[in-house]
Amino acid sequence: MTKIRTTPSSSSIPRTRNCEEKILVTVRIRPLTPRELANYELFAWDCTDHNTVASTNLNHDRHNSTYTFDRVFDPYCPNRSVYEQGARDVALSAIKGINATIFAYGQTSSGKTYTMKGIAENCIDDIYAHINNASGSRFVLKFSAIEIYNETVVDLLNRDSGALRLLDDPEKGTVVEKLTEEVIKNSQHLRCLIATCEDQRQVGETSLNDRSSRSHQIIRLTIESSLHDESGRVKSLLASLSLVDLAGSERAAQTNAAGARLKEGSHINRSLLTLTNVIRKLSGGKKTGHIPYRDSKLTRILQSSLGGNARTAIICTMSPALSHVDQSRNTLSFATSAKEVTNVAQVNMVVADKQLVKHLQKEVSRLKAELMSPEPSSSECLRSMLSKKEQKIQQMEREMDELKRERDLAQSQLEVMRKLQDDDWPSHQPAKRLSFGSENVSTVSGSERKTHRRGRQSIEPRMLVHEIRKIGMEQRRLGEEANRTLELLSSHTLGNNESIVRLVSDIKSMNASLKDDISVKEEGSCSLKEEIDRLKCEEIASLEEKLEHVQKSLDKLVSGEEGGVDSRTPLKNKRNNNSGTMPNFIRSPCLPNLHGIENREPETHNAAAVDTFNQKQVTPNKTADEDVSLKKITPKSASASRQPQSSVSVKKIQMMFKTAAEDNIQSIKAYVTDLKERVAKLQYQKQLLVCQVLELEEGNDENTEDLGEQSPMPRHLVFEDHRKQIIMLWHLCHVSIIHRTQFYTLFRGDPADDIYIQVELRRLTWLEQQLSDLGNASPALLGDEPAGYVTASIKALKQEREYLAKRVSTKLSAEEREMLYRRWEVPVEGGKQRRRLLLVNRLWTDPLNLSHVKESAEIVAKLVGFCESGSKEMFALNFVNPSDKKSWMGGWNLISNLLHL
Ligand SMILES: Nc1ncnc2c1ncn2[C@@H]1O[C@H](COP(=O)(O)OP(=O)(O)OP(=O)(O)O)[C@@H](O)[C@H]1O
Repeated sequence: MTKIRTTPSSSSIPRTRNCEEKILVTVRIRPLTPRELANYELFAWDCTDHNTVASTNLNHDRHNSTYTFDRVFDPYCPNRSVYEQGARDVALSAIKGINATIFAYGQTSSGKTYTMKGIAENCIDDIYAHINNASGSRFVLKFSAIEIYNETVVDLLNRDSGALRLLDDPEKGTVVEKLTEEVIKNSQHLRCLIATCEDQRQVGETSLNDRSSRSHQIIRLTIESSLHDESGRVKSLLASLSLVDLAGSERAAQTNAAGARLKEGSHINRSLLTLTNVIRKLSGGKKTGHIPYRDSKLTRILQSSLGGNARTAIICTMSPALSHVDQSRNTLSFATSAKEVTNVAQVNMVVADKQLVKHLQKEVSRLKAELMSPEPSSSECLRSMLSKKEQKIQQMEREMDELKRERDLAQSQLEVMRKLQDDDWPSHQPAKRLSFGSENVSTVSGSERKTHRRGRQSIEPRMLVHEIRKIGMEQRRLGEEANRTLELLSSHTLGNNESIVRLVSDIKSMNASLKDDISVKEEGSCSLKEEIDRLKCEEIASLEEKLEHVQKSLDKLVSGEEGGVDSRTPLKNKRNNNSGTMPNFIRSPCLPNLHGIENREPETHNAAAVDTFNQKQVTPNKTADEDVSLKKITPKSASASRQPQSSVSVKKIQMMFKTAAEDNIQSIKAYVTDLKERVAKLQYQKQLLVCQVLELEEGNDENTEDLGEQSPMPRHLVFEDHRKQIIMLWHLCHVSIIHRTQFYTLFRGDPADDIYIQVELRRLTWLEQQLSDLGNASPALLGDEPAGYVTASIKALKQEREYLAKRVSTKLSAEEREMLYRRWEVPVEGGKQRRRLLLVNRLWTDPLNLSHVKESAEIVAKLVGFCESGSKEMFALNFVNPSDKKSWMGGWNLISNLLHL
């Protein structure tokens, strides 16, 4: 078996580009045969030159009478010349690896066999001459021969094989199955084989030819040449030379054929007709259309020679006799068509399987060797690259871990933002966390606070100056009062009830003197900045410290450490015992003083203490004068009381003294508490003022900035926006839920509410910022203050919830309670008290849920008995004209009053 690879070949005959070339077509006119001469046949054709044949026009033929071909051989041209000029070049192509086909076409008795014998003879001579001259090359010639007789393929070397089948080989094209192929030993051997085939061929006698070939004969000479190329490799070429002697077309009338001859003639004519059709189609330049190769075995076998991979030479033979002029004209017509047929001949390179396998094995071995033993430098390079890759992978893994962490963090922040957006919360930035706190998670950002300051009302600086002055006066007055109280405490020896009574009396008179008009005098024009600076200079912290000192002195006095009241007095069992504790009142929810706490439990039993000293003395059943009349139980009066009632035991008298002393001491304590509360109020109001001053200042700055902004948001949207911020800030700052409820209920978006909203938002923002700053500061610098403050605020809030829980049973009906328990999913287990506390603990815990906020406010309002008709002034300064004598202090007391319900 061989593998055939084809490459372009070269040839001496005319070629078109891409190795295409036309079929070489020559015409040979034989001489008149003796029979024709006997019949006085005339020459109908004349060779005008080497390429042209022309009709002598003896019959006044109107047809074209001149034909041009590659070569025209006259009747006197010998076979050698015909071979040399019409076949040699093509025939010898086979030695160069190019398929070659030479066949003779013409009517019966036109000289085809005569011509092909001459071609074969000359080819053998030339081929062997070439072989003999080609030293260093090795040639293998094989011979096979068939005939197609009546459309049957017959092996001329083995006629016994019978009819042979034609097979289609993908590489070789159409092949004859089981065809005998004999290796040619030498030229003589070849001649013998040709002679044998000639003997085997079907020949019959016709009226035109005594030895008429009744079949198409194809002698195939396969030439395999092996030679060494420049690189020393063996190059093998394989080609075939086909010598085809066709049967001659004939007319039955002319040949007088009958019987077998007629049948033969019919097959011959049919196959020749197919050949003619193929040539005509190919001559039209159409190779892509249907070419009827398969219409005859002749054309199937010659397919590669007709427009395929072969060089082809056709020698058309013709009789010169005038009697065959029509047949000759047909031959010329065929020849004319044939010369237009183009073949694409290629050199067939042959690589033997063994050679190919050997070559591939060698290549595989070389590659294996390279793989098994790479160069040391390459190995080191690979290891280095591998190490770098591993390091890179590790680094990328670390980066991926870091990115994952960042992604998770961003995702959590995104979730918070989404929730904010879902609830229509106006935050556009990640929430800032407080570093401490239990209920809250996030707060609003500074930019939001700035953004939503729109719509605030401008505050008249003149009003602020007035309020600052009033605060300053109040602050100074409280300071004086505290000083005088301390003086009294230090000057009196509270060892007996009389001293206490005297102290109370002195305090009363002092208080009465200070109760004079505290209206602010207009002190002429003064700038807001100067007023603020002055207010800041008057440190309220020192006033608080002073009051704390009063409180401690009084506590010591009560406890008898300074020889005061009988130490055995069981004051600690009294319900109003506040010794050692902060005053029991709800301080401002925005106290900037971080020494204090945000909320205090509004216990009912503290109500009396929360009442101011003066208020405590004023009861519905007493006049103002009676108000200040203390229980003056002196020894004298006691003795007098004993005289009419001698039966009264000493024990009872002692009890009366003790009770009077306790009451008076409680009055003093209440007074001090009142002082402290007033200081707290002062602090609150002072802070409010500072906030509003800042608001005013920033407002002036932002007015310029706002010029470039878009039109402000609708007022109601601004209100909703601010209220959401306030709700969140309440949550973050652990503001009293009672305060939240009051504020939420009172301020519903009226235009007049804007100032309250602004003030509340401002002070809460400030407070939240303080908490945040403290939370971010180093604990070493702050000590326990931040944690202590937050803890106290949370604790106070917890106490407030406990207080409200107690009111659940009294302020709500059983049905309302059950409905709320179901609504707020309070479990049945745990008892009534626990359920109440659980309910309250769930109020005001979700600042982002506005329906939750609304319902929480409704429940708390019901628990504390708050209604919407409450005064709004308690939450901020009453900005009235200085001429307006209405005191803004009244609003403050409402907070306490509400808690006294
Ligand atoms: N060029 C020639 N010179 C001299 N004699 C020739 C020439 N050509 C042919 N002949 C003679 O003409 C006769 C017929 O030739 P040939 O048998 O070769 O014709 P053919 O075409 O093969 O006929 P068929 O088709 O019937 O086999 C033969 O006797 C042959 O010797």
